Amino acid sequence: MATNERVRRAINATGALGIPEQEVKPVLEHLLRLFDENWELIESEDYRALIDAYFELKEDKGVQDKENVVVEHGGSSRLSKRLRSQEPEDQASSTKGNSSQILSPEENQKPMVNLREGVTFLKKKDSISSGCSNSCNKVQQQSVTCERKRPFRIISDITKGTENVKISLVDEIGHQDLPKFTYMPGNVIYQDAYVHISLARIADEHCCSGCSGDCLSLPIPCACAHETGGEFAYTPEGKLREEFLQACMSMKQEPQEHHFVYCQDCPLERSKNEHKPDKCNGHLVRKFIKECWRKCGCHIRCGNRVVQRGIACKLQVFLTGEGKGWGVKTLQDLPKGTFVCEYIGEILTNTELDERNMKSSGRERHTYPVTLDADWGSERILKDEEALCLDATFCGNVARFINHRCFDANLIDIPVEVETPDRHYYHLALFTTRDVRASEELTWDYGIDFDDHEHPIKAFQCHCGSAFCRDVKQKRTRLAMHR
Ligand SMILES: C[S@@+](CC[C@H](N)C(=O)[O-])C[C@H]1O[C@@H](n2cnc3c(N)ncnc32)[C@H](O)[C@@H]1O
Repeated sequence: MATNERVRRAINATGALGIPEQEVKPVLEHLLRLFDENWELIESEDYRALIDAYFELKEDKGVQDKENVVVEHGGSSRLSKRLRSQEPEDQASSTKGNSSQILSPEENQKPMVNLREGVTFLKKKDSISSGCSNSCNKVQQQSVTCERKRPFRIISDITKGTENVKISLVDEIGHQDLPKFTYMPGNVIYQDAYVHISLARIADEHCCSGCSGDCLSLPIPCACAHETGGEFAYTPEGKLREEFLQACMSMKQEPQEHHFVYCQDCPLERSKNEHKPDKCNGHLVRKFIKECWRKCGCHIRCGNRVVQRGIACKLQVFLTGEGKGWGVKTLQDLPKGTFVCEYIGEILTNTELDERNMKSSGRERHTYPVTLDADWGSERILKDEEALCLDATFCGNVARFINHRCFDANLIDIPVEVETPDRHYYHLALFTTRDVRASEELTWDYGIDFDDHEHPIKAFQCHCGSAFCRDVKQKRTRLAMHR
């Protein structure tokens, strides 16, 4: 393969982890010199040596910046000096500290990158080419700082190639076990859920079989825009239309009494107490997006097919270090109204979810169910197999890592019909509520009442940091009442 092509591939691979091209290039040049232009060493294990070297230097630079030490970039062997500063026992203990937390059997085999192992690997080569000194003091005299023992773990793609884009996971803090779950790009029925998807159910007025190409370019919107008041939910740029987004946001942030429906026999209450269920607390009736679907005549790239085409933006799972566990950040700027991802999980009936909850130890810190109740008001009584939820505890996608923020979250969840007009089951898509800058954490309002300990997402101590935090507000109110 030509060198230029190899450089481009290395930049693309590290770019998927959010590493800027201009920062990785000098590291790549340095490694090439160190490895006598042996590309195989650089390319092996998904560019592990390059990624490790980059983060080593970055971390090192952070420490040196703090200590006001000026170090040349590139040129002389700054990297190899630093590598020589590692004590053998340092490697051993760090490697041990990072050992074998699993995402899944496949993940454990390859994409896991362990910084310390990477250093060991580099050091072998370094010691052959330039001789090795283990003296920390000596290295300090050369203005190179001795390293803090800080693990740094990366999974280059938690989706295992199942999404259009790679989604990396990084842990710069190093005190959390890696998540154990199976990555799934689409919802899957667990067992009893009744999800009826059939072409026969899609009436002519529910699709646009006469269309071709892009429905958004039609002078008069087709039947698929009826659901959203005769106008498509999306703009030709693939973003949510401003008015539609605003309407969804105000319904969620400031719901009026008439936005709620009350079941005659609420499945949530029934599952809590079958014989004497409490009165329904109400469910917010939500606005739906209806995308073009299989019976429609348009192209897969039709502008009214956004959610069904899957994730298109660069995302990263990271350890928040703010008492929230893992979170998700964007690695690119996202304009307002951008589709980010769906909330994916196993489709469960509420009874199945209750059974799961009863079986669980109750000590799980994080919980992952979402009730699909956006249309529960349209029928008087829902059968058990029709009252559904998504549970991403064991199987899910990147959305299972998105944390909650009260009121002013930068994402909103919107129900989407993608393949059936039957609204017991729908897709839950997350869109940006404002322009979001690269590296911002993505959050959505789970809509939980922090005093409701029966809520499917177990109430937690909220660390969202919002000025409108409902948990903080409720605690203040309780405190005031006790005074
Ligand atoms: C859907 S998961 C989000 C991912 C989770 N942080 C993780 O590490 O897997 C929901 C759980 O994350 C935690 N969480 C989410 N938002 C939070 C917040 N604002 N403050 C504290 N914990 C939060 C809670 O434990 C909650 O049950």
